[in-house]
Amino acid sequence: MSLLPMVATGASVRRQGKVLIGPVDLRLDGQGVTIVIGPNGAGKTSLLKMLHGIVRLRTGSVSWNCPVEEARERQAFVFQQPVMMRRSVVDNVAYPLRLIGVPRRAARAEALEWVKRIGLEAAADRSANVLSGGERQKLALARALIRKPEVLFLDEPCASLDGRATREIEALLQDAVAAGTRLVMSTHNLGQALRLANEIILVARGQIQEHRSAGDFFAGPETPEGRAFLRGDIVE
Ligand SMILES: Nc1ncnc2c1ncn2[C@@H]1O[C@H](COP(=O)(O)OP(=O)(O)OP(=O)(O)O)[C@@H](O)[C@H]1O
Repeated sequence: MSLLPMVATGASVRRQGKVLIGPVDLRLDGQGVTIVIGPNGAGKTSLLKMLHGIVRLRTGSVSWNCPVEEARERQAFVFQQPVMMRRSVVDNVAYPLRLIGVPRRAARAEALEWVKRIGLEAAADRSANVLSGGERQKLALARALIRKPEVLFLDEPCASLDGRATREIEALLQDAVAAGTRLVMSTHNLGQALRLANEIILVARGQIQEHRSAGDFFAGPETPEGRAFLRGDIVE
């Protein structure tokens, strides 16, 4: 049974008396890439974490087409600043498989395939802590994809990466989409949104302001924030 649709109903997250995001009513279905845009502090990260189920809801619900514990197993999250474990590159990538009981040798063999795919073969047995920012992001992505998640959340995976690293990450993401993974990803990068998005969610002031197909959004955003983003202006 498919993990989707995901339905959020009146879902909100609050911290220290402040609503970080919500109330959100949102349905996520189908295939492809949902890009979440919006200014700093708008609530993009909070939205992704809320949908993934790693922050406590103040109100409402987020439900999947299966029990919530199972839903958690079938999705993954790549953080803006991924944490590297004090292990080798290949062991970092193998870790999610070890967690579900895949024997060491088999997990390592599969992880090595991913390490090759992300171009880190020469660094496979080096400590993951010495990797560059772009290499860390690729490792984090491989570590998320190795269990073939049906839905993958990514929080600005290309922030502060150069063009080449961004292109490599986007190629991995496009392969994942072709293999059937549904992506929900935040970005500040207009070009990236144009290249990847099937639909756009615009967040501002802790609320979803627009949720439309990429075609409709890029043809004419309905909000001042959407228009500013499209002009390449600074959005506040
Ligand atoms: N644990 C917390 N306690 C209190 N406030 C928080 C907490 N986490 C986030 N916030 C605040 O909630 C707001 C939304 O934060 P969030 O990280 O979701 O925004 P964002 O759109 O992802 O921003 P950015 O583009 O800068 O990453 C911000 O004002 C942030 O300071």
